[in-house]
Amino acid sequence: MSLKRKVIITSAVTGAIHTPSMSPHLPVSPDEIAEAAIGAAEAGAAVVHLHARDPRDGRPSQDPRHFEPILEKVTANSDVVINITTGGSPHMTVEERMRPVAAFKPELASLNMGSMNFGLYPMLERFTEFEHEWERESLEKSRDLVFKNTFSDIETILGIGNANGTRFEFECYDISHLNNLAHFHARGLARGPLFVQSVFGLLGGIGGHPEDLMHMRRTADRLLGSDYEWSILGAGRNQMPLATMGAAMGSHVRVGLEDSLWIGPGQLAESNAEQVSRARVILEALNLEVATPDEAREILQLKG
Ligand SMILES: C[C@H](N)CC(=O)CC(=O)O
Ligand SMILES: [Zn+2]
Repeated sequence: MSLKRKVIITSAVTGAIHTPSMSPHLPVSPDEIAEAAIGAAEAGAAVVHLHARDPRDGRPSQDPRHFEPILEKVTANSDVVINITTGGSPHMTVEERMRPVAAFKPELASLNMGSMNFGLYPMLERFTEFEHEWERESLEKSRDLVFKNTFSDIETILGIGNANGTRFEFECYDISHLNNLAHFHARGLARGPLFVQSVFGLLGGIGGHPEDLMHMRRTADRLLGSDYEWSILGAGRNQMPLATMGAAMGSHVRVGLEDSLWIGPGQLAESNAEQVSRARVILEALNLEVATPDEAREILQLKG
């Protein structure tokens, strides 16, 4: 019996924020997304967070037909825990965003704990060449973009999950989101242990400074007591520094090309597995142990 704490590594392999022209390593086709998820699992990820894309031009899609080939290939080749997005892309309606979770009843699904401005346009300073016009548009439109998840939207998504035995990765981009989570927890709609994914450094949410991380932790402890498993998601350059700080304080970690395209300053990550391996080196250097998918199922009390 190891004395080392088990840390769940989540790999978010493609997302809906980054677009194909930003990195040749961003998985786009169903096959690339499935291969990336399997590679991330082999490198040590216990959970893969999945979005799908339209194979014709790589734009984000919540169409269950675009998820099916991904899920088939991943489940045929790995026992990794599958976490399907309900966030989709901020440009989608709530109805659109809920379709794959209702269709596939996964063990785990993401759930954004509130509405927020979603500032992607600063990426236009870094990325100027796009193969598809929709890529530039999706960034420019984010000046006026609100990601909508009202209390009734959240209640609806919780209802779908609770009916299917799907548990949630509660995405908290700010302190108010922790308060919203505590509200649904108190009502028994969000059931513990709560898997809290605190998101740092995305314009519209909390920053990526260590003080922000400390503030999130203190507030989560005060509002949720011990009935939660804490995980850290640092966007962009915050990814590895905040994962390291969080892990040293008791958290799980999330990496992946959805959250950051980089492995170092100006150096694009060549795969999701590369980021998982980097996180693994950091965790093992901290005398922590990477959890297996089944250990993650136990820690998060998933339906398996
Ligand atoms: C910052 C991440 N894009 C959070 C996320 O993964 C949201 C979701 O898919 O529901
Ligand atoms: Zn996502």
